[in-house]
Amino acid sequence: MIKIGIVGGTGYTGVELLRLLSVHPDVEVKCITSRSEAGMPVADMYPNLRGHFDLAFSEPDTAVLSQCDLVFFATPHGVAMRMVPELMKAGVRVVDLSADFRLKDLDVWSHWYGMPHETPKWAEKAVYGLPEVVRDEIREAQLVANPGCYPTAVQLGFLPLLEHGLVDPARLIADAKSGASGAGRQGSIGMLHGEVGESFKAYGASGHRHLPEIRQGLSQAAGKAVGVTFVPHLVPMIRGIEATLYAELSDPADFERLQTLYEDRYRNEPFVDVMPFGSHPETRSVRGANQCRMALHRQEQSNIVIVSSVIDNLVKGAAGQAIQNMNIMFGLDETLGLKAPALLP
Ligand SMILES: NC(=O)C1=CN([C@@H]2O[C@H](COP(=O)(O)OP(=O)(O)OC[C@H]3O[C@@H](n4cnc5c(N)ncnc54)[C@H](OP(=O)(O)O)[C@@H]3O)[C@@H](O)[C@H]2O)C=CC1
Ligand SMILES: CC(=O)N[C@@H](CCC(=O)OP(=O)(O)O)C(=O)O
Repeated sequence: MIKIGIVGGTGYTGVELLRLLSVHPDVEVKCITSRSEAGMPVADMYPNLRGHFDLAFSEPDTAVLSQCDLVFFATPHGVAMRMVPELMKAGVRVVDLSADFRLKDLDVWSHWYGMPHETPKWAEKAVYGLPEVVRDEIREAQLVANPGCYPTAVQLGFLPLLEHGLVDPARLIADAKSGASGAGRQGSIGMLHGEVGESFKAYGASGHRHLPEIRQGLSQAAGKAVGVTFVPHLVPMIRGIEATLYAELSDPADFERLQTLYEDRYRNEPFVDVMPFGSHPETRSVRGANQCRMALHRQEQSNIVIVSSVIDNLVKGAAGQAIQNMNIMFGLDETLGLKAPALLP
């Protein structure tokens, strides 16, 4: 059994890790931290976990976490960065769901996260864990930076086009919408039901911290710097991201082979589903599932390829992908604990 620690067990991604790990056959969760709820039995706070976890939340303590084989950080930015060095020294493997180790350019990181990076050595060594791109590196990694939610939906949707050099990489557009759980469980007025319900707005249009992460991943795929316009939106739902992606095909004749190209690219990927050409994937078709579902479109008399890509921000966009990474790191079947389909209706 793999001994697991979770730092930040009371947050939305933390409790999603617990839900998914509760049916994973090869893990034993040893330690779940929360500073505000230390001492409270996990199942008292989250009754859906009654009968699954006989543990109470505890204060984060690196000495205790060092006894685990793998620690997930489901904490705000800046927390993992400070605790990881001690865990690395103890030989513990880490999957960090926050953005602490996602960006390689630490000036860019500091600009977006508003603090200096305290562990540049580990930022350099960390593997950016998008399994569909770097599976082999993840297998060997001690520290995996789990990708952000929007960046997962956007990168998976654009990758085949960029890897094959079929589109103008300077003019990519990602128009993305997220449910409110993307903002976490920390209260804020803007996230009240009365504010989010019956409304729909763009935010971060002049710049969002996921933009440099998307740029980094897509530039790697394209082999050159890409230009991407990314605008997130908040929609009145709880879970889910839909990203509508636009790119201009250099040769319109390539439309003929796009569907096959996408199907071939993701044929062996257990968690990416390319739907028939012209389909409209819905966020509810991935709700609770570790799945990215996408479809391609062409509008009449246009060279623009449109990709619609959906994920559950808390699963393929966070906890599910983190467990997928853990499975890869420990040489397990990548789909262990992650096979359940989405919840409908
Ligand atoms: N929500 C989403 O859809 C996604 C979130 N992420 C990222 O995952 C991380 C967690 O997100 P989410 O679950 O939404 O966040 P929440 O705000 O819901 O939860 C944060 C958790 O971290 C703990 N925590 C807060 N500050 C500290 C600290 N200084 N030291 C130790 N523990 C701390 C909190 O418990 P306590 O304060 O009691 O210790 C709580 O359990 C974030 O970095 C987020 O950006 C990534 C992808 C998607
Ligand atoms: C709706 C909403 O507020 N979404 C969040 C998504 C960011 C997130 O979840 O954080 P990561 O960078 O760790 O992926 C936001 O826009 O900030």
